[in-house]
Amino acid sequence: MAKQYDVLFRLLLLGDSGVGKTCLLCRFTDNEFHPSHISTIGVDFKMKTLEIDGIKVRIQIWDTAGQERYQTITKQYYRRAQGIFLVYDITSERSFQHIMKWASDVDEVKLWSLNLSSRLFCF
Ligand SMILES: Nc1nc2c(ncn2[C@@H]2O[C@H](COP(=O)(O)OP(=O)(O)OP(=O)(O)O)[C@@H](O)[C@H]2O)c(=O)[nH]1
Repeated sequence: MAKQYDVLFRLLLLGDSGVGKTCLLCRFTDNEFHPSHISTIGVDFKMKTLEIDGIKVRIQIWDTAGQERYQTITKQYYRRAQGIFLVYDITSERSFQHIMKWASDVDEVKLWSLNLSSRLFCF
């Protein structure tokens, strides 16, 4: 069977609960908007394939739960992401202030991952 895409990008959505991560994703992949808020449990994902300059680009977007209790699960997805969107609600200053915390969580995991690979490289 022919490959359905040429390149794959794994992206991640992060931010407080209720800022609209799932809605952003539904709008991007299905052009839909659902006004009800059903909190994501752990992680979920959707895919979309775009053709850019004749190259089929598959975008896999992981939608994470903003609730603190799922952070052990969601942090496991940081390392494999090639790009991370930090999402906040423009009507919530608090969710904007929390962006710093989300960014430092990402740095922590990504730096640890870099340290680990440099150690493996040394061996
Ligand atoms: N007015 C307005 N409401 C929005 C917008 N985007 C999302 N919402 C509402 O915000 C609420 C939360 O949206 P979700 O996309 O479920 O939020 P989330 O960030 O995925 O939340 P968690 O899964 O709990 O992390 C829903 O009730 C949406 O209808 C927007 O652009 N405008």
